[in-house]
Amino acid sequence: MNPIKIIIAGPRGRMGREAVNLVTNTEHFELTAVLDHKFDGMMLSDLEGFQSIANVPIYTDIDICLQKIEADVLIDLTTPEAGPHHVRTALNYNVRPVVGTTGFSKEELQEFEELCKQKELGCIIAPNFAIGAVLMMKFSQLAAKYFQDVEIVEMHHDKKLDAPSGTAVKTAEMIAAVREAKKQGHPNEKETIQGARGAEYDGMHIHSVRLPGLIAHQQVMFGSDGQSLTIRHDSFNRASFMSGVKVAVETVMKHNGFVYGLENILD
Ligand SMILES: NC(=O)C1=CN([C@@H]2O[C@H](COP(=O)(O)OP(=O)(O)OC[C@H]3O[C@@H](n4cnc5c(N)ncnc54)[C@H](O)[C@@H]3O)[C@@H](O)[C@H]2O)C=CC1
Ligand SMILES: O=C(O)C1=N[C@H](C(=O)O)C[C@H](O)C1
Repeated sequence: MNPIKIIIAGPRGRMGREAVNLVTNTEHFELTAVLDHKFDGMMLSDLEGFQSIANVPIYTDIDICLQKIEADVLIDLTTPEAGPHHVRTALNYNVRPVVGTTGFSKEELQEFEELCKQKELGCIIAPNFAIGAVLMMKFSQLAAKYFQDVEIVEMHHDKKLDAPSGTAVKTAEMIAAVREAKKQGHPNEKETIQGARGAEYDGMHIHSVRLPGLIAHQQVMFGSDGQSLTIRHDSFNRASFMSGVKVAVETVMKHNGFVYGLENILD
């Protein structure tokens, strides 16, 4: 079997480093290039922490990279600014995106779904690759059938660019799909400090905590008369996301079409 040829965008990032590790240590994966916004023309092995990784060129221009380098899959772990351009360009070069980057707009997701259809290619966008987080979202969706009142509290490290987190947005979307719509809290409630009640999605509230020392955590709190239910997931390191990245790369090679959320490809 030929190895799956992979380009990683964002290799020096917290997630990118784990992904380089995953790809270079998986027998049926091959890292053919990386995309960065610096170090064009250098080799990955020239950079600190990557000395043992041979023959992987660095590109800063995705078009040039995809014209020169053979690839089946692009793993994107960058930023809400860079990610959409990478996904669009990869699909246009018939390369299948696996995307962990969060903060994409609804319009961008729709555009990629359409592009996948046109190109008959697979693309997997997963706001969270950790299996525990996927279960937390599924369990929350189940609970929301019975509890109408819910507050989502997501907690992340203070280097995170987007708020609310992609996981919190996906959780709210999954809950909204089954929950009878309800505007929560007191009908006359008034914020005396703006933002006190968090962001609102379909009547539920999302709160974003940012603190150094945290990695990625979320609790979904349900309440009804005389009882509450809290469903919580914690990622204590970024290796926790990598089994999901591996499954996504393997799956995107077999299935055409657009997938938003790892829950759609897990048995
Ligand atoms: N889906 C999931 O399970 C997870 C998703 N994430 C998401 O992944 C993304 C990356 O997260 P982190 O690694 O923590 O961030 P990071 O800030 O550590 O890494 C981002 C990397 O992207 C690079 N970059 C920026 N612009 C670029 C461009 N134009 N071309 C190529 N590289 C570029 C930066 O140099 C940096 O190394 C974020 O959107 C985050 O929300 C993070 C953890 C888990
Ligand atoms: O930026 C992060 O760190 C994370 N981002 C993803 C998100 O926005 O949900 C996944 C995980 O929470 C870590």
